Amino acid sequence: MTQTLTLRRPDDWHLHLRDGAMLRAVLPESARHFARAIIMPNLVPPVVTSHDAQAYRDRIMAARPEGVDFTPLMTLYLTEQTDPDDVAAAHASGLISAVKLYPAGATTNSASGVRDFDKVRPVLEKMAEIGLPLCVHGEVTDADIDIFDREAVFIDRVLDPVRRATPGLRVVMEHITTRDGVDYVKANDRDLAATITTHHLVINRNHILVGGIKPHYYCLPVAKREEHRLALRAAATSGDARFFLGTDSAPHTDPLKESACGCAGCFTASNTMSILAHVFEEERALDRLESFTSLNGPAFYGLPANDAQITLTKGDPVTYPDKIETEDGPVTVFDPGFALHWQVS
Ligand SMILES: NC(=O)N[C@@H](CC(=O)O)C(=O)O
Ligand SMILES: [Zn+2]
Ligand SMILES: [Zn+2]
Repeated sequence: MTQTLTLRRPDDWHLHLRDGAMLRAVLPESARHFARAIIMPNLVPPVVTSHDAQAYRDRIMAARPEGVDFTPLMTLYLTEQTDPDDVAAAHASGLISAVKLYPAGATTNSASGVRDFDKVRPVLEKMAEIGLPLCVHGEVTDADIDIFDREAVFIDRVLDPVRRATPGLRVVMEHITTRDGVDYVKANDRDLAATITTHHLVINRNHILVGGIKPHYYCLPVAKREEHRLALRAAATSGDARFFLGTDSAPHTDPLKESACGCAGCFTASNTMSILAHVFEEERALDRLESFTSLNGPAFYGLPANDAQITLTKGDPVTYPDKIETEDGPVTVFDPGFALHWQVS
């Protein structure tokens, strides 16, 4: 008997769609399965003002293939110059769903991010007042902090002090990669949640480095030790409403990845649902996949879950392209390293 699994249509609470030719190429990969996505604002130049967000939203809508039902949920890139009133107006009009905090220098296109947290205090206070979530790339950038410790140190030195200083601020810790991140979320019962990526449920740091360097497994925050991957799997499959899917699908062309100084990011939009079904089945948690992909995220963001459904069917190995072609060059699809048997029908 074929095994099937029907879920409410999933959403992606952390997605990079980029712009131009790349946007046109990758958007269909997400829209095929996902109804909505929180769109990251780290373009060059970044999406800083409500005016920028409106224009970017228009470009995304124009890039949607005919007949595709996909809603981009826009974000603003927090800078030390961000105007609290512009943020409040963008929220009030329904244009934005969150503001994104990049510590300056932490990741791809984060140079305009925050260095001095005192400078963004008025924006954060306004956001707490109006209930607008802050999505956080949680890594310190200090040269003396080991890259594998940067998430844990960020929680202690930045995130916890900022949250204490701004009561009521709603925070999503994006793409957590450590047990420390899981534990910090679990220790707080209000105003805090975390997204978990597909790839961090699959790879640990050995996958990047053992047997030769694998540039397509390099992303930020970098994958950690196996114990951390297991903590992420336990959190994602627990059903705990504070954890939900944010793929962080982040396309870079192959020449930019397979380079002496390769870009950070894994492109998982195409096969995420098949991989997640595999992971949840391994964890004997298929009955909790819907919470992770389709229920917990909307609940945190105060949105209804999608009415539409998708069905996954288990069968022969699923085939999917190794790469998608774009006018900018090929983009390699994340290879989980095992055969996938769950297919979205
Ligand atoms: N995750 C990544 O490795 N890269 C992201 C940026 C980010 O989400 O930090 C990108 O924009 O390429
Ligand atoms: Zn990030
Ligand atoms: Zn990202």
